[in-house]
Amino acid sequence: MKKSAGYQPISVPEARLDELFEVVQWAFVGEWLLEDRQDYVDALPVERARALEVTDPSRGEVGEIAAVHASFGTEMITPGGRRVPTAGLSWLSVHPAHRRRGLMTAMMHDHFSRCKERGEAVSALYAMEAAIYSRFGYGMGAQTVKAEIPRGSAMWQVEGADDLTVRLVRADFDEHDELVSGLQAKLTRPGTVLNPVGSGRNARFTDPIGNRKGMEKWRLALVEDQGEPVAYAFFRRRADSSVGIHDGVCQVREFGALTPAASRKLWETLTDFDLVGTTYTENLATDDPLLYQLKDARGARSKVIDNLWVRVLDVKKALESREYFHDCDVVFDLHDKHVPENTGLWRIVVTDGNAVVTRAEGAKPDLTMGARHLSTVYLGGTSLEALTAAGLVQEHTAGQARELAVAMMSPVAPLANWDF
Ligand SMILES: CC(=O)SCCNC(=O)CCNC(=O)[C@H](O)C(C)(C)COP(=O)(O)OP(=O)(O)OC[C@H]1O[C@@H](n2cnc3c(N)ncnc32)[C@H](O)[C@@H]1OP(=O)(O)O
Repeated sequence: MKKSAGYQPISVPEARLDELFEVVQWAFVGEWLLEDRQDYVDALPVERARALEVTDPSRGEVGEIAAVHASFGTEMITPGGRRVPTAGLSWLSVHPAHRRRGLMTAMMHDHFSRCKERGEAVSALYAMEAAIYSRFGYGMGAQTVKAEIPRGSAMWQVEGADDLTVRLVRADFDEHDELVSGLQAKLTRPGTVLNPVGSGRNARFTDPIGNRKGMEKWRLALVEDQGEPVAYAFFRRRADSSVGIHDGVCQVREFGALTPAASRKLWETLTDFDLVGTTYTENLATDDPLLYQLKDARGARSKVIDNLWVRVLDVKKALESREYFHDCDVVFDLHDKHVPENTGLWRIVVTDGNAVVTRAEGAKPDLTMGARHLSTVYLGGTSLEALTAAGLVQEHTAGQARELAVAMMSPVAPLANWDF
């Protein structure tokens, strides 16, 4: 008998959203406030909410929802500023009474096959626990710097920054969605997961009281160049004091800047609020301009953790939807347990930045790798040669791991600036 027998996949109708929310609260260990319900509805891509329902009484009450997930239908920026149709997987929850019965595995397969039907070549997610997703072919596609920046940290001058102006406003979906989405859509950093269309679109504006922990409601810093928006950041502050010294904090969530001067102006503002001693953020790329604009980067106490987990679902479409930075001709043997149609020999020929990817049955492979390794290097933040040096990718033709590594490495570090 299949491990996950006794459950059936369903789409969750709006009338059953509270059952979905109940499972999420059980799984994520939290009790939501009643007045926050609308925020959670607004943050959910309702038409893509899926669940597993009990069908066998030995598993639980027949008809009850045991596990849920949802995904945002969107596009992700790839190296070279191109785009690939992507599903942003989220809300993945298994009720603790039903865990370790293969329900997540069943939902992953449900997610993958529906993505393929919709033409989404890549799935991406933020992991609550980093050890879970490699087994399903996800690789750590981007890393982020978490930093705590002391108030008034000195920064290098950047030409034009002093000519820019800043507006500080309360974040409001109706008023600012178009402006923020428009700015985000102009970002070219690989890994940027664009704001989705449809329900869930206002997820970045939701602000449950239960999550505030004494912080303000979300505010927006908007940097403008003669009235034209050139940078944005969601932020909120909390006043605090110890031994009579004011040491409040400022949290910066999603942000984006179109120019070096806009970045300089944005961070100068965010790190100099009265009564705020520290500004912290989790969404800095490992090469974010701020890290070079600060005169003392070490002073921004930081650590690097995983940001976006990426899963290539359609090898040809995904690989042909990005730019490359070196010509090469490489055959690789791919193993993919969870999307078996990807398994086999592939040839990638890169000319002038563009790849042509074809099946190569019968050819002699230069490299052998798993789906998670291809997914790890997809956004260009990790070198294929590093995975070869680690013994994870096997090289059969000397030098071919380097050829493909140089072609795939992105000159700009990947990052998803929006935590979905
Ligand atoms: C993208 C997002 O939404 S991130 C949020 C993910 N959700 C959470 O963290 C909420 C709390 N946790 C849960 O809801 C569940 O425990 C889940 C979703 C993590 C796992 O669900 P389950 O139905 O128990 O997983 P399932 O039985 O399919 O296990 C699949 C495999 O993953 C492993 N696994 C499951 N959970 C974990 C974990 N927390 N850490 C490491 N391995 C894990 C299992 O051991 C199993 O391994 P195997 O294939 O080698 O046998």
